This record gives sequence, C-alpha cells and structure tokens, in this order.
Amino acid sequence: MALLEVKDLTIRFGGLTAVDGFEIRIDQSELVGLIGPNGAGKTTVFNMLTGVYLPTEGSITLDGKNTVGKKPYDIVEIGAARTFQNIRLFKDLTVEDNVKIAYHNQMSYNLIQGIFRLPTYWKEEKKAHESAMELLDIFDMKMYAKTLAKNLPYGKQRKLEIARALATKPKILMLDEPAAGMNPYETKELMETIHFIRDKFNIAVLLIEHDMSLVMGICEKITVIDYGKIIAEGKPDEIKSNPNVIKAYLGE
Ligand SMILES: Nc1ncnc2c1ncn2[C@@H]1O[C@H](COP(=O)(O)OP(=O)(O)OP(=O)(O)O)[C@@H](O)[C@H]1O
Repeated sequence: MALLEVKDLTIRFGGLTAVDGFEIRIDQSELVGLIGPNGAGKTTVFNMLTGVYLPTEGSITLDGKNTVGKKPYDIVEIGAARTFQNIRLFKDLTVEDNVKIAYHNQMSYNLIQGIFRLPTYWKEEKKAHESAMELLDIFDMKMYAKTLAKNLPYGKQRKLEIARALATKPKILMLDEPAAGMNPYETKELMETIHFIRDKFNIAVLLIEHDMSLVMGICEKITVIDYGKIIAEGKPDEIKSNPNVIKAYLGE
C-alpha cells in the first residue's frame, strides 16, 4: 500500500479548473518532486493535500485514511506536514520556542494543569524542551536556540520552518519552494538537509521547487503539471528530455 495515493483530484474556482484529474502515488521514504511553470497548480495541489482547500472531485488516501473533508490539524495528526512559499514563523519568538510550539499537538496536559503549573505541565514542558533541542541539534542550529527567529539569516529561517514541520512527526513532509530566495550555497546546504531528513526520519518528501538543479539533484521521481494537468511523470533524466516538459517551460 502506498503512503499517499491521490486519484482524479480536481478543483474548480468559478470557471477556472486550477487542478484537473491530478494523480500521484508516493511510497514511504520516497523523495518526489512536483514541478511546473508559474500558475500551473502546484500550491493548489498542496492546499488540497493538507485540507486548506476542499477538492471538487477526487480522493486522497494518506496512510490508509481518507483525508478529503478533514481539517488541516486532523491531516497533521494523520501524518502530513508542510512548509509554505512565504516563510511562516513566529518571528518575535526564539528559535527554541518556535519548535516547542510545534510539539504542542503531542502534549497531554490539560488547561487546569497548565494554568496552575501542575507537575504534569512541567514534565511535558521538559519533554518538549528536550525534543526541541534534539531537533535543533540535528539541524546544527542549537547555538541559535535563544535567538529570535526574525534575526536568523534567511537560509536558517527556512531550516527552522522545516524543523517545525518535523516536530509534528509527519510520515510525509511537503515543502513548497524551500529554496526560494536562497543563494547557491544555501541551496546546496538545503539539498543535503532534505536528503538527510529523509534518511534519518525515514519519511517521504514531496517537493515543489523552481530550482531545477535542486529537483533533479535529489528527487527519485518527478511529476510535472501545466495548466492543472499532468503532462509528464518519471525519473529526473526522463523528465529532462521529455518534449512536453521542454515545451511547457520554454513556452514554444
Ligand atoms: N483561492 C483561489 N481562488 C481563485 N483562483 C485560485 C485560488 N487559488 C489558486 N487559484 C488559481 O489557481 C491557479 C494555480 O495556482 P497555484 O498557486 O496553485 O500555481 P503554482 O503552480 O503554485 O504557481 P507558482 O509556481 O507561481 O507558485 C492560478 O491560476 C491561481 O490564480
């Protein structure tokens, strides 16, 4: 059974069919790219996979469970985490607190235990602190734990966003243009981080990216969409030489 199985996914906004009959199958720990020209429908696919948009038609099965019609936080519980095109962090909180907040879906103290700072609260907070520091260590960012998120260099803010997504313990991590705005050095570091995460946590990664060297360099298979429809699927080498893909990108 595939980890993520999407069939005939379609969404219409008034007269515009933004995504039309999209299909994908992703196995556990697979690294998959989703590419296409501007406005092709990539982010809209992510928004349907994560419960932000309700598809007009189609089915999505994650880890054997239907996710269509479920709320975004329920889909996080089932095992999907994402990052956004525009970085979304609590910019005035520290790096550590940004990660700790993401652990809150796993904390088990109730309101009363929280308000009165009862032992369960302290136990859970300690656990969250330790888990956050462990994750920051993996990302080589422990030294920034007390830094405000807004004071991090751009590439590190992107890394922190990924660390936050991982704190929810996903089975699949969806990254929406993680290299946007990065310099070549940061992009290379990001490529290594994505590979490392997949190997270390044994999770699947679905990556939307405009940087072709990044997509071709790390993805095992790639789906290409244009005007909401799949125009090619295959291994990076097959995609590179696919005439439909070349045409879509060069606009001939
Ligand atoms: N809520 C919405 N209402 C109306 N149209 C929408 C909505 N969301 C997306 N669209 C339209 O759907 C189409 C696909 O947009 P989408 O953002 O998914 O493309 P994309 O491939 O992610 O583009 P980019 O690479 O530029 O980020 C666009 O024409 C967009 O205007």
